[in-house]
Amino acid sequence: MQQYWLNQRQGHVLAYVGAGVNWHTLVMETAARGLWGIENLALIPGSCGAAPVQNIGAYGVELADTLQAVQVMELATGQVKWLDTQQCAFGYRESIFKGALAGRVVITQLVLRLSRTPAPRLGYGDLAIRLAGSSTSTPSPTPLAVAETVCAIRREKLPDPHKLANAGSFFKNPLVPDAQAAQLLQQYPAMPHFPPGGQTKLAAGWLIDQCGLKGMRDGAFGVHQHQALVLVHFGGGNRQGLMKTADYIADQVETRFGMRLEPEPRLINPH
Ligand SMILES: NC(=O)C1=CN([C@@H]2O[C@H](COP(=O)(O)OP(=O)(O)OC[C@H]3O[C@@H](n4cnc5c(N)ncnc54)[C@H](OP(=O)(O)O)[C@@H]3O)[C@@H](O)[C@H]2O)C=CC1
Ligand SMILES: C=C(O[C@H]1[C@H](O)[C@@H](CO)O[C@H](OP(=O)(O)OP(=O)(O)OC[C@H]2O[C@@H](n3ccc(=O)[nH]c3=O)[C@H](O)[C@@H]2O)[C@@H]1NC(C)=O)C(=O)O
Repeated sequence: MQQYWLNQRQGHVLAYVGAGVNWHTLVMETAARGLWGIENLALIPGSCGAAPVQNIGAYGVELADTLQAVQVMELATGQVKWLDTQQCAFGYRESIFKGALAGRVVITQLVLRLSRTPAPRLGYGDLAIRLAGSSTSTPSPTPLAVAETVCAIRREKLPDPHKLANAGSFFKNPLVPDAQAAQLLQQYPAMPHFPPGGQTKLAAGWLIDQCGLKGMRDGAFGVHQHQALVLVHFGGGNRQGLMKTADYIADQVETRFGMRLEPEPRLINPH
């Protein structure tokens, strides 16, 4: 399951990807072939089989945007099935694999719909700033240039899990009612927020940062010095220690901003 192959169709390319393929390798190799679709998702750790579990996302793009189907094997019966994206029930860092199918299936293959037609998605904060300068000299960057820019941004902000243990963002960005966001914006006009539509997404990293917690250390655990949404593990300690640090952060944010941050990773026996 560590292989993938490409099937050229008119106007698009289907990638059949074994679950054991490394996600970042797939991104860089397809981008290098000039294929658009997953370039914004460069440098996300883990395997392709893990990618649908939480519908990986970054820089304005989610896996669900290009995913066409997921092949699974039912653990109880050994039966192999295909699920389309609707059946996967994707949401923000959510899917059926975290819900009704958790522990019941193994993902064996993905089908991604990629394209040779330029389709850069450069609107997200950091990416827009980096690539804005190049837009006059290079009207449309290549998918490889986008992927490399994403890698550069991530390397600056996010700790390398091989050097400093972490699970990426520890909390999800909270969704709050538009009215609550509007009230907070009166008090904090510079607060990052993402389009209303009943619910407004706020930036948990900003909220934690505002509480003065960026770079804090609590024994074996801490808040990353360049990205407050990432908890880091310096070694030693235990599960209770991690949850004590996480609860302290969530308490501080709740006291100041009136909302509870929810963890993004799946927690096994958290307390
Ligand atoms: N922006 C983002 O969205 C980011 C996302 N991440 C995610 O964090 C994770 C990093 O963890 P890491 O341990 O290195 O990654 P792995 O690829 O080893 O797997 C992570 C988890 O996904 C589940 N999983 C993996 N493969 C399959 C499969 N074939 N079928 C069903 N479930 C599977 C497993 O859950 P179990 O065995 O417990 O059932 C596994 O523990 C990745 O899943 C990555 O996608 C990380 C950083 C950023
Ligand atoms: C790393 C992950 O995904 C990341 C993904 O890489 C990035 C880029 O798209 O956007 C999310 O982080 P994020 O919301 O913190 O993204 P950033 O663009 O870094 O920050 C958002 C806003 O908060 C501000 N911010 C962030 C961190 C911080 O310490 N201080 C701060 O002020 C930033 O300046 C920006 O205005 C994802 N996290 C979640 C939970 O949605 C992950 O899920 O593990």
